[in-house]
Amino acid sequence: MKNPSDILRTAHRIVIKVGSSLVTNEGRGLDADAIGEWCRQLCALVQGDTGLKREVVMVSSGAIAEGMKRLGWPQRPREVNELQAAAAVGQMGLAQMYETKLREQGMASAQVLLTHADLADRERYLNARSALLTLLKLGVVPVINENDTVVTDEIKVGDNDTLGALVTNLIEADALIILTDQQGLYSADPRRNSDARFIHEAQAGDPALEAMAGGAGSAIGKGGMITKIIAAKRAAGSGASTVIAWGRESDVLLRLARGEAIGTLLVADTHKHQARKQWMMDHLQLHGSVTVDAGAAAMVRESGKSLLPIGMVAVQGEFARGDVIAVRDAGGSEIARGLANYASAEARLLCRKPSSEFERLLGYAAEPEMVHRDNMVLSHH
Ligand SMILES: Nc1ncnc2c1ncn2[C@@H]1O[C@H](COP(=O)(O)OP(=O)(O)O)[C@@H](O)[C@H]1O
Ligand SMILES: N[C@@H](CCC(=O)OP(=O)(O)O)C(=O)O
Repeated sequence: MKNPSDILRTAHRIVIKVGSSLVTNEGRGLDADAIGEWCRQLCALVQGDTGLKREVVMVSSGAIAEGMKRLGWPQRPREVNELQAAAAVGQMGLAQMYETKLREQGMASAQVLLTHADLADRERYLNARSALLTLLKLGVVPVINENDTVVTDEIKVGDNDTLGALVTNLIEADALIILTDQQGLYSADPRRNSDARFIHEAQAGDPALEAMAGGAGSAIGKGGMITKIIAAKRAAGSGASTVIAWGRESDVLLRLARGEAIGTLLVADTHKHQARKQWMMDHLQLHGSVTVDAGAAAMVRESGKSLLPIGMVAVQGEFARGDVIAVRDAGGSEIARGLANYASAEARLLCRKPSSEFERLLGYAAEPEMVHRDNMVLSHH
């Protein structure tokens, strides 16, 4: 395991996420100075001023908050179409500001707006990945946000802490830096508990952290600390450690990259999922699932076996061959997820059946497994 101070010092590829309240000065309007500061530091990181040349991706919130300001709306709208409109208006300003500030540093930037659907479909996921990696190779800084204008609540990633983690996994970054309006994680929300203790370092995914984290601190922010903690756990799946730090700390990015211990470091353990398995873990919504009996659950969970239809007792939802589905035990808990070899309608026919009957039931001879082991990843709780 790496020495904690080496994690950021040696990180080649870094995703930096900045929250709405920082970007828009608590909703007062785009903070040109703050954005300029991050862009200056980011340029130094790319140029190698901190010891090695880094590849940097920005994930920036603020479209809705800035859109509200530009439209003269004092309250965050509740209607989806109004949120979509605000995001469309605000995103123009956001992109323009990053473009201007990065150009002042002599750097090219690119706007990339992603949706959950882009990341859930394997082909679109790989497309997004190759586009981002190409931009990095060209020395361009991608500035990413969720494409809030074309999504509704049901099909959203929803917050940019999560999006930052998904992007970290997508491009297999070494570290995720989440800049926010607090110094880092405290043992309780410091806005509500004046005696909250600062957490300097912890293991990403430690369940104790989730109990410490509360919701958003202001009406501007979306996720609060809990989404940051879960983001760190997600990013750890691809081996990336996360730092949560105060965005207005002077030279925050440069100091972190030099190995200074500022903010809260959430260390990823050494175990790294294979990229395709991480993609499955990162599906926020699934089309369906299969419920299995205790024998099949044990085979999948403990014996490292594929899931065979004979162990399936029920099929939920509608899915196609190749979709990512969950495997659930009799109590409904997800024990694994993986790629379905059969669409839901066929899977329903195959429940409790041995493979010798598949040809008769389906009209063709097909795979003996419902989910092959190579296409499966165990879910951890
Ligand atoms: N344990 C905690 N430690 C630090 N901040 C916390 C904690 N629990 C809740 N918070 C709140 O989370 C807020 C940051 O999240 P959020 O408002 O969503 O900001 P951002 O826009 O940067 O994502 C802080 O201002 C703080 O009030
Ligand atoms: N995509 C949204 C950001 C939502 C969000 O997660 O905000 P935050 O919690 O401030 O990072 C926007 O640009 O307004």
